[in-house]
Amino acid sequence: MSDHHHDHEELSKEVQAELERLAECLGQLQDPASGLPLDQLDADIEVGYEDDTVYVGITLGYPCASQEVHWRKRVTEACEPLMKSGPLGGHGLQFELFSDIPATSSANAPEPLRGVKNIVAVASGKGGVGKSTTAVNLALALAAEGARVGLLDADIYGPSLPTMLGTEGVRPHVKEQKFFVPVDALGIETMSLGYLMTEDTPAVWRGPMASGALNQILTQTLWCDAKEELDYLIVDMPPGTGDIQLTLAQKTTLAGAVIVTTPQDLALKDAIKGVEMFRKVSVPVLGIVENMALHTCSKCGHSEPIFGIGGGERIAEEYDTHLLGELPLAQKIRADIDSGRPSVTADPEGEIAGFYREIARKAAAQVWLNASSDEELPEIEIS
Ligand SMILES: Nc1ncnc2c1ncn2[C@@H]1O[C@H](COP(=O)(O)OP(=O)(O)OP(=O)(O)O)[C@@H](O)[C@H]1O
Repeated sequence: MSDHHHDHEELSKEVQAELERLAECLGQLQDPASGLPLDQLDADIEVGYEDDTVYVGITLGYPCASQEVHWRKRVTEACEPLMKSGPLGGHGLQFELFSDIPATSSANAPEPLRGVKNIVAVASGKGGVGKSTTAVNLALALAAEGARVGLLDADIYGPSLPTMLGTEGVRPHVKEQKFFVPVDALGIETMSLGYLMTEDTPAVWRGPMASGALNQILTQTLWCDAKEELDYLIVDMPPGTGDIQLTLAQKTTLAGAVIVTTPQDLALKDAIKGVEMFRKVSVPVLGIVENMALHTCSKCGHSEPIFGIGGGERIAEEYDTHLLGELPLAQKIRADIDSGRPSVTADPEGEIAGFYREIARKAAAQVWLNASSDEELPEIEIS
């Protein structure tokens, strides 16, 4: 990355000073996923100069492949005043956006989880709010933004991942007679109890049995080999806030939790329970996703908030967390996921994929913020 590092001694003092001013301007650019300026983040800004060209590299701590064009435009605008005239006047500008995803520490994690940088739970207080649909699209969106992603279907009562990813009937390979090899689907590594169930498996598990089975597939799946780490493992949690959910949150080092809710009052109350449960076990709540927020009529295009307005935002504010995004109640979201090609894969450049990708970047930015605040706590200056 530091190809463009060059001998500063060879640069004139004027050029050097100008490059420093340029870096300062860039530090004030706001990162859209976290809402913070770059100089308040653990972002890397590199500015170099060679052969009449200014090189700018920005490194963010979340996957952001689709954002390079957008950042290039903003970087160009920010640099423009300094490159119109003066020592850099009329020179060229080259820009690159990088991402370097940090790991949330998990030194005492079971062996196969050690190469997983961040485990993120997707939870809901109540069933049927679209938690699995969100988890699957979120995992695919993180991958589309450039991350290596795994997805664990921990919904033991009704594992729906195989249907949603078109992997029904697939059986994972077993390695060394003790590890499951995750199933590669649509570019992500996946594991589900659905892959292991047979017709004889009881449809309703008893509590202890269910959490035992869950713990087993979590810790006995070979999430990554020695060479390549997983940036994120998304866990589609069982609905509710009972014992299983709590056990899972306590047994693993979760980087954070995303809470899915619908705007209905009841679902919102349950979402609050979810937020509180994670807080109790010191798992950071990355934010709330409001699903089925608006209904768009497929005939006339008119949008209506059939379940009410602004609930997710209200909860986010009240509970000091973020509203990561809102998804419309859309026939296409259901049809895509039912056919085994979720919207992020079925129509990667479409509006719905765009919503999920933005949610993914925002959630990942929160993971980054938490990871860097852990590291640098003593260095924080309060002024
Ligand atoms: N935004 C949406 N628009 C339209 N349909 C949706 C949307 N989100 C989810 N659905 C549909 O709603 C149904 C329930 O979704 P899903 O299975 O993701 O919910 P869940 O909360 O995981 O449920 P469970 O509690 O059973 O695990 C599915 O048929 C899904 O396709």
